[in-house]
Amino acid sequence: MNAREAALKALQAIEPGKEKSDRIVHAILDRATMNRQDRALTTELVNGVLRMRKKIDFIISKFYHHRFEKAAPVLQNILRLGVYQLLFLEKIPEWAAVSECVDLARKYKGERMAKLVNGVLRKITPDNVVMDEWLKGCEDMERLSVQYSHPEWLINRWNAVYGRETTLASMTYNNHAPLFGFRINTLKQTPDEFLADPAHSSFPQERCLTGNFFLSKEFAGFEACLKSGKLTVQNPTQGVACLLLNPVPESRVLDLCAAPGGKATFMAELMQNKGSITAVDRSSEKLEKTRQHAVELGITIIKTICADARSFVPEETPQAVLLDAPCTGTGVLQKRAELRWKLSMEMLQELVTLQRELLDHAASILPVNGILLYATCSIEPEENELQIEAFLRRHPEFSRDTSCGSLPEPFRMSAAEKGSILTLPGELPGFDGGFAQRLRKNAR
Ligand SMILES: C[S@@+](CC[C@H](N)C(=O)[O-])C[C@H]1O[C@@H](n2cnc3c(N)ncnc32)[C@H](O)[C@@H]1O
Repeated sequence: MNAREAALKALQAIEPGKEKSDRIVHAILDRATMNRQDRALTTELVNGVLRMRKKIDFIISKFYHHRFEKAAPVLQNILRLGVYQLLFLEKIPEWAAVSECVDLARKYKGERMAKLVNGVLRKITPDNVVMDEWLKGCEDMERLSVQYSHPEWLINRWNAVYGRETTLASMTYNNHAPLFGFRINTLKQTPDEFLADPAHSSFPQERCLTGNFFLSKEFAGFEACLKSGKLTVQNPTQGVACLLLNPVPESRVLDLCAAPGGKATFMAELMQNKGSITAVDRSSEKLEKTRQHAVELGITIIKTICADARSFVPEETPQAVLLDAPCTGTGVLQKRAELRWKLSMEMLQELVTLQRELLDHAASILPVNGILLYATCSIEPEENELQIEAFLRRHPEFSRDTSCGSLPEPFRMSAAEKGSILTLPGELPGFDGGFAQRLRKNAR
C-alpha cells in the first residue's frame, strides 16, 4: 500500500465514524510497511483533504459534470486527494498526482471511473481555478467560508465576536499543518540541560512560555525522548491553564476531567512530584494512558479514578480543582482536522449544559479559599466568558482571582486584571486557542 492508498483508506474510515482522524491514520500506518517520507505524506494528505474539503469540493463541482455530492464516497475521496495534490502541494508533480488517483479509481471502482477521474483531474490546473470569479456574487462570509474552507455558521459567529481580521487570522492558522508542542519534564532535567544536549539541539525549536515548552516542525527526532519520559507532547496553550492555577509542591489538587493527563502531569512537574493529584475522568481507557504516561515521566503523585465528575466526591477536600471541561474544541481546529465539519450549534448547547453541571459540582467540593481553575480549548464565548459570568451569578461565593503568581508575557496583564486568559488561534505563533479562568471561593 502506498501513501495515497493509505490516505484514501483513512478518509473512507473517517467520514462516517466518530473516531478521531489521527487515531485512524495511526492505526492504518501501524499496519502498513512504509518509509518515514510516505508516512508523513499520508498524514499530510489526510489532514489537508479534511481541512480544505469545502474549498476542494467547490472546485471539483465546477469540473465534474454530475452532482458531486451524490457521487460514491470512494470516488469523492479519490478526486479530493487528486485536487489537494494538484493545487495545495507543491512537491508532487502533476502527472504523479493524476496517475496515482487514476490507478486508485481503477482498483476501487473499475475502468469507467478511472477514465472519469482522469478527465476531471486533467482539467483542474491552477490557471483554470478562478475562485474570485466564481465567488463574485457571494456575500462576504459565504465567500470566506469557501476560500478558507470553514463552516459558514462558525465564521459568522467569530466575525460577530472577534471581527473580520481576527477571523481571517484564525482560519489561516487552522489551515496550516501544526507545529509540534513539547514540554520538557523538569523532574528529569532542566530545560537548559535538555536543549543543550547535542542529540536534539540541532533540530529547529522555538522556546516558549516559562521556557519548559518548545515548538518544532520536527517530531521523529524527539521520539526517543518521548519514550524515555524526558518530553511530553503538549501545546503551550494547555500549559497556560496550569500556570494560571500555579500548584505548589505539597498541595492537594483535584483534576476533574483529567484524561489523558496532559495537564495533570504538568501540574505534577510544577509540584516537583510532591503532594497529591486526584485525576478523575469517565473514560477508563484514557485514564490508563494517564497512568502509563505518569510512569514514563517518573510521576508518583497522581491517583486516577474513573467516575462521573458531576457527582464524584473526593475522600480528602482539595485545595484546588482543575476543571478542564469537555468542549467544542474550536481553539484546536488546526490539530483536529475533521472537527470543523462535525460541530453544530446543538453540540455547543449540549456542551454548555454539561460544563455548567461540572462547574456547579466543582463549586460544591471546594472549601473556602479553594481555587477553581476552569479551562477549555474553545474560543466560543458561551463556553468561556459567558459560562463564567453565569457561574458567578449562580455562585456569589466565588470571585475571579487575580493572585496567580507570575505568568510570562503576553499573559500577565489579562491574568492580573481578570484572572483569565483567552488565546485565539493564530494570535501567538504555534499557540492553539483556549481559555482559562481562575476563581476563588470566599466565605459567604
Ligand atoms: C478536554 S478533555 C481533558 C483533557 C485533560 N485535562 C488533559 O489535559 O489531558 C475532557 C475530558 O473530560 C472527560 N469527561 C467528559 N465528561 C465527563 C464527566 N461527566 N465526568 C468525567 N469526565 C468527563 C472526557 O472523557 C475527556 O477526557
